[in-house]
Amino acid sequence: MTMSLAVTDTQPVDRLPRRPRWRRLLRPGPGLVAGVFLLCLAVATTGARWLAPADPEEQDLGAALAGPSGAHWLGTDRLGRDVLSRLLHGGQVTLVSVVEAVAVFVVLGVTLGVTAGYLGGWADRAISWLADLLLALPGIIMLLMVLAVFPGNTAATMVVLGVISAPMLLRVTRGVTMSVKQELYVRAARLSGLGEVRIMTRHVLPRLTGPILVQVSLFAATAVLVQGALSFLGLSAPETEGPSWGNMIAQAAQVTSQDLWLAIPTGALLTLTVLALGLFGDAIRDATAGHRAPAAPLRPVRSTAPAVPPRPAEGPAPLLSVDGLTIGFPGPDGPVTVVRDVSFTVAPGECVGVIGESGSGKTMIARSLLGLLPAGGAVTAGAATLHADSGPAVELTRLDERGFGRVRGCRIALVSQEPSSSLDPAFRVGSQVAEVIRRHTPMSRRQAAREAIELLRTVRLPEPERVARRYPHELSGGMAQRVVIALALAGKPSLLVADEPTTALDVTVQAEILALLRDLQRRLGMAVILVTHDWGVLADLCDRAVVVYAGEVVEQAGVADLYTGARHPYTRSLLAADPHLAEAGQDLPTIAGTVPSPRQWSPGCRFRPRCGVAVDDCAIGRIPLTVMSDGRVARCIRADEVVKR
Ligand SMILES: Nc1ncnc2c1ncn2[C@@H]1O[C@H](COP(=O)(O)OP(=O)(O)OP(=O)(O)O)[C@@H](O)[C@H]1O
Repeated sequence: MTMSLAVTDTQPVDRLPRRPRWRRLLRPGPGLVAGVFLLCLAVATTGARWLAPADPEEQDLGAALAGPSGAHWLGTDRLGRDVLSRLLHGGQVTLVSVVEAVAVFVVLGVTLGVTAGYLGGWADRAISWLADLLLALPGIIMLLMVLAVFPGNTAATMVVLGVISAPMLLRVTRGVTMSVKQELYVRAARLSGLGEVRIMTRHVLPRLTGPILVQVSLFAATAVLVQGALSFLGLSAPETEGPSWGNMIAQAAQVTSQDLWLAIPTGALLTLTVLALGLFGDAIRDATAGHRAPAAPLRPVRSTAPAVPPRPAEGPAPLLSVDGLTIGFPGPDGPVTVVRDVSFTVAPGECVGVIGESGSGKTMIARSLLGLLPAGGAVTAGAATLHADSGPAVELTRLDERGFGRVRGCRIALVSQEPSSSLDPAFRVGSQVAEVIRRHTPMSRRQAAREAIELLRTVRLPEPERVARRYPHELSGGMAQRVVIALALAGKPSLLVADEPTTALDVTVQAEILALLRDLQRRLGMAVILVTHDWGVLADLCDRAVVVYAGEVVEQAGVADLYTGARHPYTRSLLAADPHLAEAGQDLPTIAGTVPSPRQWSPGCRFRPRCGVAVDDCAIGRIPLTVMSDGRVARCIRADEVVKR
């Protein structure tokens, strides 16, 4: 059993390639052949001056239209010029044209696509409108108009070709940027405090390399054909300016009745070049395939909360005080409140668990503290104040994105339940940790790399030097979660929000991660808010628990007190359904029914439809959170009776 679990943990957390696997291009196959062909072609045409066996303009009328021979490997044209030499020199025209067109295509397509995808809003709308406009222009007519203004000017036609084709690349880069922007690791980078420019250059642009290269190779094939066609028609690169593949085909077409061979070398080379570009594009696409669907969008929102002064807390001065926190989402029939009037405190170094069934509002409470509510979600009332510890008191629900940038990572950090998605697949672990360390503490790269290894050692990763050199897909789930914890610790936060940090891990690894969190919390004196639905995890780590049901706090107490005498029927039912406490051989008790969705919340006690001790009075009015004689807090009118049952 132990062995099989251990094996599970050594499996890569992310089997899907998330960045181009360039080594795949070296695998024997059409892609490799095409790549080698294109490379040879580029070298041969660039070095035509030295490689061509003869002067491309040297005429030998006595040997006109001669077929292949030892002296002329590919024969001669109607003026007795060496076809191979003309092909090599003519290739330069094609190469330069393709480079010009591709340069314009890439500069416009990438700049505008990334800007539109990353900034969104009006920038996206304006750029998309421009792209639609360019796509609506008839390409061939545009090129003919340019040639009418600049007769025979190949460079001008290639620039215009790049401009009118750029929307294709623009749309691809925009789409990929939008997806990458929503990836958890980009949000995690933002949480670690990295700036937008850094996130763009470090995390977004590398992911675009593959899609850009695919588009470039396909567009280059188009540019080869367009340049050849215009030259064939005599509209650009005329024969008087020297050989080009297009004008060579045109000459061959004039003598097909006398010599069919002349069209074959140039035609074949053009065809092979276009084919090779297509195959190479396919190979790059295969090497970059396997990107996962983007995660659901989570956009930080600006709080609309009024500045409600936090209630004075008992005991030591709190590090965090949440007071009357209310969270809502827009709905078709008006705003929907999903969390209502939640209040609790967290003392420095304390671990507070937030527990409840799925859908009770735990994640919304936790994420609102970091400004990470899903799109549309907003704190509609209440406050969450992070008190002076390593900085001035901050009202979290009133911060904008810039304000959160100053708090996230260094004062409050997040460990989420999906470790693999929180790491950028394109960079080695050590470099990701070092980057976040440098963001919070200015130091040299070398020193940050050393600190990163120390941090990896702190989270008990074996052989941290080797782990630092690995990519995220080479890590097991447990190792990835340790790296994510190291990232969260890099800014030395005083409060760590851990949202179901062990849910995605198997049982043995869960225990190790919990032990690590417990150890770090005690050693570093860090406060922790642990979101969980597992009593075992809660008991393992937390001092106190906040029990949440249908968006409301129903009970708050020390963990031991809850185990020995929970006051709210929901807490008791939840404890009774805990598999850790079940007797062997007995059926596990369950709580009948499900957590009602916010639209189904009934007046009075929200747990009433599922409660075994509910009375008529439970349906009347809102049930207040009452402080009982022993100081315990519960939202139940029968709390004192419940505990005696
Ligand atoms: N994007 C959203 N738009 C509208 N309502 C949402 C959105 N996300 C969550 N909710 C609602 O907020 C409520 C609380 O959800 P939340 O995810 O906080 O629950 P949870 O207790 O953390 O559950 P889980 O353990 O499954 O994560 C639920 O009723 C849910 O339907």
